[in-house]
Amino acid sequence: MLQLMNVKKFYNKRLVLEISSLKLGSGLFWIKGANGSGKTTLLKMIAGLIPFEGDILFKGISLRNNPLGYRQNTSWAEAEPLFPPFMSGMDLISLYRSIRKASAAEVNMLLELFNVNDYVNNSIGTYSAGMTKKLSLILAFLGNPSLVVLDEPTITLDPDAFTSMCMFILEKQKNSESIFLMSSHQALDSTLSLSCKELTVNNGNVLT
Ligand SMILES: Nc1ncnc2c1ncn2[C@@H]1O[C@H](COP(=O)(O)OP(=O)(O)OP(=O)(O)O)[C@@H](O)[C@H]1O
Repeated sequence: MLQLMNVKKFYNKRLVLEISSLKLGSGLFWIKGANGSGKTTLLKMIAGLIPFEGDILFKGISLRNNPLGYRQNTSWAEAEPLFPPFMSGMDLISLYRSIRKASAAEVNMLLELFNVNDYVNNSIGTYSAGMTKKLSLILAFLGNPSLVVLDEPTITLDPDAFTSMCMFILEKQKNSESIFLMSSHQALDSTLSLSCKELTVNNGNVLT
């Protein structure tokens, strides 16, 4: 379970989010909301990337009291990912693989699934936006993290990559205790959207 308790987020003294209590069980969550409503801010707090008041717990582990333990379960993919252009995709995958203790078989499965074998050894500076996005999703999925936070995962993906992402998420979700949080302005694949619970960020709060 993911639990937000008395969470407040200010930017330069401006209160952007105030969530007194939110509890999410395992499953897929589709976060909606108008531009500027606070979706990215919410996801970055849950991913442990930005400071805030209050606390967030995942499987009982407090982000405030045990930030390392919390982040060991958590992965994050940026809406518009930026990686060092001089590294190759495989350099980053190898780095993440060693940190997350992922197997070679899992790496190969993800490379195949997202069809990146042709360019994964090239430097990231040569990648298109969609190629970079696919790399960011592979990195987010590597090592079976149980809290996966994806900001706008669908943008710049071609239809095949979009289907691969949906297949992966649906497969992982079966018999799993994991939580996938995704923000999107776009319609999701119908199978995926049927499996998603919708959350709306509005007026600084999250409506379930
Ligand atoms: N680093 C920052 N400094 C100051 N204000 C910020 C910062 N990041 C976001 N904001 C403000 O916080 C509010 C929420 O922004 P956020 O990016 O979370 O919205 P969003 O729902 O993800 O928007 P979009 O759909 O356009 O991506 C906006 O009013 C924005 O101007």
